[in-house]
Amino acid sequence: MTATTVAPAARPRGSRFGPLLALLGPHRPLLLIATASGIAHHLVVLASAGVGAWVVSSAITGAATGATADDLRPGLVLLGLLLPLLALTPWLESYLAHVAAFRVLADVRGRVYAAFERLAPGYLLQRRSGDLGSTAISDVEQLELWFAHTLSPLISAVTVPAAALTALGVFHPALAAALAPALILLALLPAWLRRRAAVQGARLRSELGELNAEAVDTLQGLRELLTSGAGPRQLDRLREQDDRLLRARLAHGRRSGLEHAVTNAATTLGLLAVLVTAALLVAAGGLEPAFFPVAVVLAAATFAPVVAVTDVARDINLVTAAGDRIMTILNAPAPVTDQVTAPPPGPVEARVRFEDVRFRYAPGLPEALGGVTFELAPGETVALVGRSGAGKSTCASLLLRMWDVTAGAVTVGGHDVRAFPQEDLRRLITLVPQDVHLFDISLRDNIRLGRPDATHEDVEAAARAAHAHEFITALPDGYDTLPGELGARLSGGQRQRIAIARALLKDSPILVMDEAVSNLDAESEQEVAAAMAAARRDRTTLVIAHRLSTIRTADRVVVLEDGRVAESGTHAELLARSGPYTQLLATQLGDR
Ligand SMILES: Nc1ncnc2c1ncn2[C@@H]1O[C@H](COP(=O)(O)OP(=O)(O)OP(=O)(O)O)[C@@H](O)[C@H]1O
Repeated sequence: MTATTVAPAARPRGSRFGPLLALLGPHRPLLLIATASGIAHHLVVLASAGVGAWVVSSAITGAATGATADDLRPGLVLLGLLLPLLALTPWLESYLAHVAAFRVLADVRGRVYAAFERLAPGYLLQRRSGDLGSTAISDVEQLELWFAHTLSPLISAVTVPAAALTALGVFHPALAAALAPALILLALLPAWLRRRAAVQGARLRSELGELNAEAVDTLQGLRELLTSGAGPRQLDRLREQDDRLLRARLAHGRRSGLEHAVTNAATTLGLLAVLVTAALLVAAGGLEPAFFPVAVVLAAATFAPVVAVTDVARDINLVTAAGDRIMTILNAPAPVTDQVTAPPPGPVEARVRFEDVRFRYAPGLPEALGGVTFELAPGETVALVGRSGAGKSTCASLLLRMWDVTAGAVTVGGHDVRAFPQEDLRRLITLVPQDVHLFDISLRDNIRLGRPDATHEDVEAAARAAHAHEFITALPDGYDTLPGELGARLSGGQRQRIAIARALLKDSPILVMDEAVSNLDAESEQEVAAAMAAARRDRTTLVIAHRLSTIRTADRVVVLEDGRVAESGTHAELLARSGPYTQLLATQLGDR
């Protein structure tokens, strides 16, 4: 199906930073200490600049005012005390903010992965995997800017100017009044550009996600691109996406440049205003000459945290956009949720029943299943057959509870599948999918995916039963072989046998097998068939069958047509009826 990119959810007004702060969780105290260190650092800078300026100007004007070395001593001692703090406070701020940020990042990434599992597959099917990967990695990484470089400076940028304004006001209220307009302009600037910045940030992050999705698509489809000659066209698509990203970046850069220019102008004008006011006050006798440099230094130090924060705040739109994309995933409702906390008591019989099951994938879409009823007795193998789109995979997904039925019920051992916590249900049922995914971990670990505590002997026994042991031991690294991304180093038949070994090792009483449609060579087909036969033994098995050999060996065949059961019975019974099954055999299955 076509994957679409889901636009970030609209952010309610006023909640710009709320969701980001909520991500802090238990790391809040650490960041609070970092912030306190940051504020302390700026106050120490202010104090040492002020005291330093006072000492220097007192020394220069000493001859005129009669100040002695003794008069300067307290200032020098204070400077000596402030010096270690000047080094310690910024180090503490940076170190603690980074520790907190990286811990938050790891937590958030964990929550995003957990959300992927919770949302699979109903929600995730609508999204491109490259775009989702982009959220899990680079959107989360973007948050570092907020937690390590913005939050603490932002608070300093509010508290420090307030302290400096108060100090200037103590020297003379006119000094504070001269500085205030520039500070107000700097404070309002991000708010003025906020809407534009938010749109740009969302666009930039989403274009980046799309580029990632295109790149992953290209890499995964390289073989198809090469053999179909569509490589240059895909390259054009990549370039077009790159251009879109470039345009988004340029728009971001223009706005960010404007903010930078206004910040510089406001800082310079603010300083000039204090300089002129202080000079006029000294000339009029309203300010002692020794305090003139102190006032100017204080004004300059006031701007330092503001300029520091506006430097990072220019990119804050990227952080909030990344935060929105993360929140969209974290807050997305799961397609199925646990309705109970414990499974039904007692042993569960491996009997599966579809009872007048109706299902549509989304409101407004036609019914994929329109009242399906059939049963699998314990230990029985039922082959589900039908044309493409008849509803076979939908039946399997509903049994595995990847979605919930719209009406009717799927039961296991007489209990509705919703009467089991998902984890318990997944212990009872194992899926051997058509497209087997092998992780790039050793084949041994791939086989014991569903039972991580299995010994090597268990793994080997399962591999033998799945007719996989021989080809695995023929590989140079045997069970330690890394199969390569997407299992590319193994043939389709070999991958299927690994999946069957996985299922055998997990040893659940119910099996759902989606037989591969792709053509295997005769030898591989035989091996896979033998492995499937071993897996089905003593298990209730629903097999989405495409091969006549599989169908023939099933205990019963259920024929689906347009989301309904057209007929069911043994292969021989159905053949004798010359009904839909016979037609299907002639048109679809005859060549396999
Ligand atoms: N995720 C989905 N969202 C919307 N509709 C879907 C989705 N998956 C399947 N469908 C639709 O539901 C119907 C049944 O599809 P299903 O995949 O169950 O058929 P199938 O018999 O398994 O086909 P095939 O043999 O081609 O896999 C089809 O009309 C299909 O287009």
